[in-house]
Parts: sequence; structure tokens; C-alpha cells
Amino acid sequence: MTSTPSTPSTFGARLRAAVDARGPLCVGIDPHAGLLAGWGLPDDAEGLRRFALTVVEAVAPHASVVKPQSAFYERFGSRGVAVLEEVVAASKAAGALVVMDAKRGDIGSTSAAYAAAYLDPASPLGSDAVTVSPFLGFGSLDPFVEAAERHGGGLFVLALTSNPEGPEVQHARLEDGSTVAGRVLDHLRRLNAGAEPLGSFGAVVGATIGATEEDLAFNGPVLAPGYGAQGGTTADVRRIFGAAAANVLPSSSREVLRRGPDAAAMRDAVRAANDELAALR
Ligand SMILES: O=c1ccn([C@@H]2O[C@H](COP(=O)(O)O)[C@@H](O)[C@H]2O)c(=O)[nH]1
Repeated sequence: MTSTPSTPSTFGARLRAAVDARGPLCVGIDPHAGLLAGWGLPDDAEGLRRFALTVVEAVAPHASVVKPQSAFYERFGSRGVAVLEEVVAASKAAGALVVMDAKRGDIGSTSAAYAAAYLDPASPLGSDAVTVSPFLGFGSLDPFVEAAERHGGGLFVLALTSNPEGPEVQHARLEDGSTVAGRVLDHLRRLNAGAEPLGSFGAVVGATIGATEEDLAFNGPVLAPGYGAQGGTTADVRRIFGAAAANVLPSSSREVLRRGPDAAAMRDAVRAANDELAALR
């Protein structure tokens, strides 16, 4: 009997199906020291583990996407990274897609190693998608693009970030008059051309940015952090993205996590946000 290797579905296709089933809210799993304290947990690897797995159990069966922020795990060294591995596995088992928020980017040969770490399903940190930085030149991300295509994964490339310092770099003008962010979006438009139902190469555009001249329709998903604790609202998502809002994943960490350790309260916060965001689709 011959076996046919199954072609992995694309990240864009999996994401579209997940959002249709569960709603667009992406829940950030960011174990801040202050949140551990607020939950009555010690600021150590065991406190981190109890916090992170409690969040996964509460939200991963309900949210389309979870986004662990790697920094909060790395600060505990190898024991923290082991917890991050557990978060990835448990979230996937509960049916959520995992976006690893690691914001990686380096010269191409090093990017290849980062891509293997975060996008190869055989890696203990293998996720559905990873956040990457294009500020070493978009071409430095080629190894990530190749790994995403090989493994059916996705990328979220920083374009217009939610922090107030971002415009200094992202609004800067290039020789042809386009902005740095606009050039990033152009690259994504090229990578996603013709993809159905949605491309796998996304952008990070904060839910907090002011008016923008950029064309935010590029046939790919948008991760929109800043929703919730940083002040971004559903009305902001509508204002910023307009017709492209249907492909936006508003991302909220602290606004959900501060409701814990009460699992029902975290789950209800996810449901309430998704109910409100449904009007955008
Ligand atoms: O432009 C960006 C890119 C990423 N982030 C990350 O999202 C969360 C935001 O957490 P909140 O508690 O909801 O504010 C965090 O992990 C950031 O590193 C971002 O905020 N802005």
C-alpha cells in the first residue's frame, strides 16, 4: 500500500477557518511579573508555569489564536523556555492557532535558524506563525518566507507598530516617496498575490495608530496589538482598517489576563470581545 504525503494546509486557510469558527480576537499570553503577583503566584518558573497553563486551559478552547510573548518566558532561562514549549503544545491541542511573538530578524543565515525554531513542526517551539522584524531589509526575511511555505506556516511582519516610537522609522520616506511601512506592505502584497482564501504573510499594525495613508489591503492577515490595555478599541479597528477589517486579528493580553486566575472571567472576556468584533466582519 502506498501512502500519499498530505500537503499541509496554508496558515492563511487555517486562520480563516479558525476565525470563522471562533472569532478574530487573538489572546496574548504575557506573564508579566505584575500579573503573577496579582494572581498570588511567585515570580519564578513554577509561578510562570501555573499562570501560563491556567490561561491556556481557560482561553485556548475558545480563541482562534493565542500569542505567547517569548520575552516573558525567556527571562526564566531554560525553565521558562520549557514552559513556553508546553504552552505551544497545549494551545494547539485545545484547537487554537499559535502565533509566537518573538519579533525575530537577523542576517539571512541566522534567520534560517530562527525560522527552523519557530516554524518547523518538529521543533518544540514550532508554531503556526511567528512575528518578525523587517528592519534588516525585507530580503533578510527570505528564510522565514521559505520555511513558512515549506511548513504551511505564517509570518506577521512589523509594519506600523503600536508603540509611540515606531513612526520615527516606519514613517520615514524612501527614495521613491513611499514610507518604510508602505514598502513592507508592498512586499506582503507581492507574497500574498493570488492566495485563496487568504495569504499567509501578515503584517503587524497597531490598533493604536492614528490616521494612516497606507493601503492596508494586501490579501493577508493583520495582527493588531494594542487592543485593550494600550487603549485600542473596536471603533479604532474600524477607523484604521475600513474594508480590510475583516482580516484583522485584534490582539489583547493584559486586558484578558488581569481577569485571572478566574478561568470563567477570562473566557467571558474573550467571548465579549469576539461578540463586539463580529460587527467588523
Ligand atoms: O506593535 C506591537 C507589536 C507587538 N506588541 C505585543 O503585543 C502585546 C501587547 O500586550 P497588551 O498587554 O495587550 O498591551 C505584547 O506582547 C507586545 O509585545 C505590541 O504591543 N505592539
